[in-house]
Amino acid sequence: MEQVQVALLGLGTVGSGVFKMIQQNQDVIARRTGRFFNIRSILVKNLEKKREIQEIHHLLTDDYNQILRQQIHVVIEAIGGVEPARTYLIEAIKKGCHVVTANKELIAKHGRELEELAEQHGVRLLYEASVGGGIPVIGTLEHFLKANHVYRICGILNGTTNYILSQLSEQKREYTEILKEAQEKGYAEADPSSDVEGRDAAYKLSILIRLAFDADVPVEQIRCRGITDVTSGELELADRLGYTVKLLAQAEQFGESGPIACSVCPTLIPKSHLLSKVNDVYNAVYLEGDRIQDLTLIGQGAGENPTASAMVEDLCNIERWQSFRRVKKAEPWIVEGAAEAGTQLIYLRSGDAVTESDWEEQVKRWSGRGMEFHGWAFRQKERETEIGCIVSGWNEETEADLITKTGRNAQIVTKRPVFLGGSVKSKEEKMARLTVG
Ligand SMILES: NC(=O)C1=CN([C@@H]2O[C@H](COP(=O)(O)OP(=O)(O)OC[C@H]3O[C@@H](n4cnc5c(N)ncnc54)[C@H](OP(=O)(O)O)[C@@H]3O)[C@@H](O)[C@H]2O)C=CC1
Ligand SMILES: N[C@@H](CC=O)C(=O)O
Repeated sequence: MEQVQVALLGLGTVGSGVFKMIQQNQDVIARRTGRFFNIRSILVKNLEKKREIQEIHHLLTDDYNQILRQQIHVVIEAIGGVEPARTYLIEAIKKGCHVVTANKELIAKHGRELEELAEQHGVRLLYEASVGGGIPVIGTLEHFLKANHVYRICGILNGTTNYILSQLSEQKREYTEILKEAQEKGYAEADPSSDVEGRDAAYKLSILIRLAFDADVPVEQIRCRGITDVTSGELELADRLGYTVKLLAQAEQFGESGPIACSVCPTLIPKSHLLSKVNDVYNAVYLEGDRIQDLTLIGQGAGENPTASAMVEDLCNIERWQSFRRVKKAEPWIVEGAAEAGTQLIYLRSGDAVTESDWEEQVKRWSGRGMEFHGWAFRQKERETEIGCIVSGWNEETEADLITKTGRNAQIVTKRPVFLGGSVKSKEEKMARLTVG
């Protein structure tokens, strides 16, 4: 049996999961790959930290040079962040090691550089765990959609925020308490602002854009909004209107090498759509391609086991055939809610007790100005009124009028795009949708 020497960088949620899976699933791995993966060393930051896994202290080190002096075939990186992870992986590649990583920030920002270096040194760089936790979406794009023109990606790409939004709407609990729970379950990033402010999902979207469209959209150019301003009041109104709010990452390319509309933002999804039923730590990726038509992958998007599963599967698949892509730099087309920006939820609050009949009168007048109202719902608290309405063709003139006519201290709290789902068939129709609103 071939012995493969492995170094593991990081022994947190993901690193521990990888260590346990390699130990506990050794039989099935050996039977199916003909290889025995031997973890020679584990890099950690704090050697004094109490570890959940027993009897590994002889493997731990806080000195990366010590690892580089060993005969290592594969480096598995589960540290996170750009530095020192980037430097460590560059050194490993230059030494001729294959690399497996879960680090989306690193791959989103430096994936091209690392991939080119790996190619020069004849080694593989694999990063299945960087998007969608246990969902094999990178493998699917790399190996099973090579001959398709994939032109649309929609996804729930962050487990922490999906957990928070699901719990907020179902359990009516406090945001901070739910976030703490997500951290305890090992879903959140070391800095959870990356999850709740949408950056983590933007890193993942930029990785998928590169694989699906052969285009490099700098992650800082992806329009990105998080969930920090989503309230249970808004979720309740959306629910009454027949929608669920999800942090949705969307990208759509208009023609080969054409412009790419992309964004990450809280989005209303009709309750009848499959994506609205993806709850808690589950993630989903919906892809549209010219031949596959549409494909949805669903699975656990964060946590020890699903993430470790993706990394160990990469480890077992290092020899698998490679894809070649010529990635072109691309300027994103900045659109909130990507191609669906035309229909929105307008969530507003008034200091007065607004009646539904007053509101209906106003709606009749506003409807004559090129806007279409698809529905509205009210929440009344003493003299305060919260209104959620679904509108197409929203314009600034109406916005000013709406604020003055909706009572004392009326203000628009948020505007959210509505996901219409399904494929838009003609390019003209797509363009029209993009320019609305
Ligand atoms: N958690 C999840 O569900 C998922 C995470 N990921 C990604 O996996 C990676 C790891 O995440 P996770 O396991 O949750 O993170 P943790 O914070 O739980 O673990 C990080 C580990 O890296 C070690 N570490 C941190 N900095 C250094 C350093 N400078 N030198 C050496 N070791 C260091 C820490 O050491 P020590 O133990 O001594 O503190 C710890 O063992 C990240 O890139 C994350 O984005 C990807 C998919 C899912
Ligand atoms: N923090 C991330 C972990 C997986 O990528 C998430 O919540 O999705």
